[in-house]
Amino acid sequence: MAASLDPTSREYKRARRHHYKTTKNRTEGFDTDWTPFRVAEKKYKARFPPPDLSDVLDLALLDQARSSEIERAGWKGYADTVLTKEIGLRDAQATNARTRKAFTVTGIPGLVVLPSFVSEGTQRDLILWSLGEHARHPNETNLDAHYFLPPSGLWPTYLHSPETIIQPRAPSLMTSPSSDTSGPRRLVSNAPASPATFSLIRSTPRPSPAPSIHAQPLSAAELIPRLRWANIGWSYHWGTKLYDFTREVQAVGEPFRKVCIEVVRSISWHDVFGSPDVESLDDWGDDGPDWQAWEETYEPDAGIVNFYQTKDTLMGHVDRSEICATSPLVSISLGNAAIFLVGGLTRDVAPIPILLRSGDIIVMSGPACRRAYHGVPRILEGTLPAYLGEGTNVDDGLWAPYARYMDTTRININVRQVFPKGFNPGPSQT
Ligand SMILES: O=C(O)CCC(=O)C(=O)O
Ligand SMILES: [Fe+2]
Repeated sequence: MAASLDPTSREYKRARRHHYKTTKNRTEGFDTDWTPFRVAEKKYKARFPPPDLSDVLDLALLDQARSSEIERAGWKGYADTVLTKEIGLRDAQATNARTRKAFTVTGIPGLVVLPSFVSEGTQRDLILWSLGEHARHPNETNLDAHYFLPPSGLWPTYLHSPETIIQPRAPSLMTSPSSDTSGPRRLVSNAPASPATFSLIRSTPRPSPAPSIHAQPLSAAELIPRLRWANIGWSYHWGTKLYDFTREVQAVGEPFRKVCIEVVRSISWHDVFGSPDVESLDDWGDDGPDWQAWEETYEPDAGIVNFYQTKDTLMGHVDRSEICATSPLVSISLGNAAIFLVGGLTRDVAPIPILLRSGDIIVMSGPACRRAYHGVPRILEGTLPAYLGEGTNVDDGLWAPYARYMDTTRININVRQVFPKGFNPGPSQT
């Protein structure tokens, strides 16, 4: 059982003390102007008491093969908190012994949940790739602005010689040991991208972020837990929440691309968007509903790998920097489980909490979901599946450092399509 769920554990008692200390001076009505989205975020973020998961959709419970993973984790929700519908899924990978399933959620048309879509072996491959191959030059990470990262990559350096000292970019002030180089991903409010605003977007200046003066020289081992994100494909400028089309686009790593294309081609989109009530959704954009063509036109070209330590959260936000406003966003969960909130087009819509476990995929698509508010208020500590932990039967010694890192980590690979297939952004003017 996760220590935070066990009232006799030190962690539980510490969370209780902290809770009493921080809430004793609250005035009545402190939460009256919170939006429904904010209320849900606060609920699942709470360290004490541990959040009640009775409203959390947990589709892994429908799969007998996952019962030991669920029991071991301790945290669980329910499979019937909201109405879901199983939809058709072509099993593109017939060699996969497990029967994959896909579900839509009534109330959020365009959301598809695919529990356990990624096999255990592919989960390991994606973790290896995310850390070893992807989170390094030329793909930008949150640490690049502040540190001279080794060109061979931080993770390979850590594996090879964990004591290597990594120097900060700015001369550091020996003030506090804390640093603002990791912490939450900063979220900026931006206008939705569209073909009409593209040239304006392209000419908006994107100042480079200033290196932190608080960054201290740290060993590779100390820096690894501060890795928070790595860009995929088009370079994303966090300060303006705009893609930087002046920078060369990187290829989407083949292991990510393969899973995304497989998932989009496997889903029976007719089951998602073909019913009369969903078909009448407007706001598909100038070309109207194009889901029938996704099998051919879907081509991921951007995204982000998020690395969450168990205390990290991701505030509610909308991903609207992509020109394609309805094409599928594929989101893969690896490692520790999380509570994912997904609501509507404003924060005033109460979100649906979904428990996402390792290997689960969600797809956000269409006008009601692709630009819906969503966030991750909680990583559920102690939920790493045994097959990703230390001493697994596939462990030939090489997996051990990955297992140790993953013990307190959730990785999310979040892949989007910025441009419609065939759209040529043309030569840059900036
Ligand atoms: O970690 C997740 O599940 C969601 C991440 C996300 O929403 C994002 O990267 O924009
Ligand atoms: Fe997002």
